[in-house]
Amino acid sequence: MHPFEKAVAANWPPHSWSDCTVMVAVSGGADSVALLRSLAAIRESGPGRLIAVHVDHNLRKESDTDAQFVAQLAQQLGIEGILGRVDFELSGPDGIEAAARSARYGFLRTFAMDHGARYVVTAHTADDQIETVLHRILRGTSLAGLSGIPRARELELGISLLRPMLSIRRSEVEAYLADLGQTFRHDETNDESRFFRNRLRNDLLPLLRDAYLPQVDQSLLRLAIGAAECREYVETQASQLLDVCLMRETDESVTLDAKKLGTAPPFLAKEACVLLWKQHAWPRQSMSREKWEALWTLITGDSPAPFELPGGIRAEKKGEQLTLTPLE
Ligand SMILES: Nc1ncnc2c1ncn2[C@@H]1O[C@H](COP(=O)(O)OP(=O)(O)OP(=O)(O)O)[C@@H](O)[C@H]1O
Repeated sequence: MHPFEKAVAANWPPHSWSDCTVMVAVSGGADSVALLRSLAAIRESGPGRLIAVHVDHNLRKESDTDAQFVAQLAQQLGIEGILGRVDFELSGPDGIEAAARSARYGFLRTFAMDHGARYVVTAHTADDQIETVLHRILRGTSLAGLSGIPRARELELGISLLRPMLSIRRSEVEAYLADLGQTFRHDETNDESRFFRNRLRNDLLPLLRDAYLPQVDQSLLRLAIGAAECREYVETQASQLLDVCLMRETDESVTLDAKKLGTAPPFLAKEACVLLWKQHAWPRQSMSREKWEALWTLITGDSPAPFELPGGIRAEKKGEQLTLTPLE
């Protein structure tokens, strides 16, 4: 077994998924091609299936070729391939990248349910983790943001989203594909310096490593792990607080006990609100610090006026009751 496959197998032992349907999200880029190849190599015989899923976002002129590449690769490996195509104009309050991501996870969720998949796996690497954490630090973030990309999360009841390559470096991916002689698709927008994320990957991180902080990658990875541990604890506490404060929850609105929420430690109260936003899939990216502060003032203030939050969420306080109503 190739050392790369050994590393993937150590992160996600094949016997634990040999009788499950596993959907592999394959963009056609190096990372996800390596993930598909390694899972195909290490899978154990059993009733389980591997399915390669590609989502064509229709954003790049090479989109069709990417889809064909993934379909061919799946065929060569004797793996079923599925294509999801975004036929609509991608847009949203959080930008086109976020809209594409949300459409992608929408397809993955639907396909996973349709095919009875137990796992959906993506090819995020340690380098994605390092870039994500640094990007968030520079842009401004929370404890949850500092913990970076989670290794696992529930996509839907009974369907887990896993990242078995999160501890593996991109250089290991490249070496593996070179050893296999396996080609992959190159996303040219990754090289363009106009996107801050790309400048961080291509300019800032190399500068930090070479000139000042050779250990920057390990420091950021350790920070993510430590923050994830703290976050787990805080989320449990926040979830308990939300349960205690929840007065009414219908399809139309959510009412919370503003007094209980307002007398909890502010940090925890805010985490409880974030959790509520997550549970209702209300847009969080456009909830800036000022918006959270405004919500906090409404929760703790004496006679604040109702107002609208991003995503058309009306926040109104009557007496000790805070009611959040999505208007759309
Ligand atoms: N078009 C696609 N079709 C299927 N899977 C994809 C596609 N694009 C990305 N993925 C999956 O998502 C992983 C991460 O890709 P990328 O880093 O480009 O996305 P991201 O938007 O930054 O991540 P995330 O979706 O978690 O926020 C890839 O390794 C791959 O597994």
